[in-house]
Amino acid sequence: TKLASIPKENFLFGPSPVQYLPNLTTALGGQVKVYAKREDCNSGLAYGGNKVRKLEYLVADAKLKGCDTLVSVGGVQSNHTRAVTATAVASGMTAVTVQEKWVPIDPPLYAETGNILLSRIMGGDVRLNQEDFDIGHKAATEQAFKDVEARGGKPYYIPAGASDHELGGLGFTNLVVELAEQEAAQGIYFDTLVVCSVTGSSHAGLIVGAVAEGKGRKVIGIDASGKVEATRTQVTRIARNTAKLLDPELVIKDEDVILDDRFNAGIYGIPDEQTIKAIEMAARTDSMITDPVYEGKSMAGMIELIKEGTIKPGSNVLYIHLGGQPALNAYSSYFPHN
Ligand SMILES: Cc1ncc(COP(=O)(O)O)c(CNC2(C(=O)O)CC2)c1O
Repeated sequence: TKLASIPKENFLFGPSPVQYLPNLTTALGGQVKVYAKREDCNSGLAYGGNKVRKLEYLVADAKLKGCDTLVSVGGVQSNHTRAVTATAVASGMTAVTVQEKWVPIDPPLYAETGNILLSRIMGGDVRLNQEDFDIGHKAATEQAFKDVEARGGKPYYIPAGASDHELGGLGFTNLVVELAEQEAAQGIYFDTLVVCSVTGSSHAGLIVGAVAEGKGRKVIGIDASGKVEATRTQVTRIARNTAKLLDPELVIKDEDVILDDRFNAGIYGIPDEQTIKAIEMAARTDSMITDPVYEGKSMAGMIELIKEGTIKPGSNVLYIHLGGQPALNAYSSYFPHN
């Protein structure tokens, strides 16, 4: 397919694991078989995650354009900017990351631990500011881009989450191709995928992959942006752009974009009781660790979708685990203990 002809780096260990979760399956009644696609274990680059898979395409493009510095943006505890720094360093490039006040909280050591600590350890040029959350293009990255040019560097701009970029959806379209090969080898089929959605290109890529394979595979996005209509618009735009790039015949319908906003705790970056309970459930069944900003919210969504029967008995559901655990260290105060 056209996808195989698009330049891509090799940042992953290989296909990420498809893991059965027997204890969570039982805890949720045993009628739905629950598995996880472990993108949190997909790469040796600074704890991997969904952004490393996306960046395989963007870093290849940056290299083809002769760039030597990746410029991007995220919140203080952004997994994305950590992954940008990691893939830059591993590729012999440098990274400038603008880290903004996307989450209006200041728990102990919030800007000293977790993802931002990792970026600093990797030698990233980490620049904090007080701008607030938005999944779109942020002004401060323009200044960072100009600074790189001024020092004779060749910057490559990557938007939040590597999402609103022409290549942003390819990583997760490729994941569906990879998954189909794993399903064939294991003799199983996942009728439903559950994925966290914020800047939207993980979700969008899965939609394109599912529509392209034409088996009716359902992709359910769980919003964690707290701005669900902005995320829905961005997911839809990225999905249609990605489809057009790969196969102009491919049509993404509005109903292919399923985005559930019941589990975002009403705000990006802050967990609520439901989020914490979901994190504890996954951790106390199959020792699978999720985070309070992203995966804890999609885990809460999957649990409820199974409990309420939206994901029907007899289904095989695949939880797309996108990473995020390093940020837990900045959120320890949300897990009180005696
Ligand atoms: C662990 C984890 N899980 C899910 C998501 C949502 O993915 P999308 O941005 O592709 O919708 C992120 C994103 N994180 C952003 C970041 O800056 O880290 C882009 C928001 C994530 O890091």
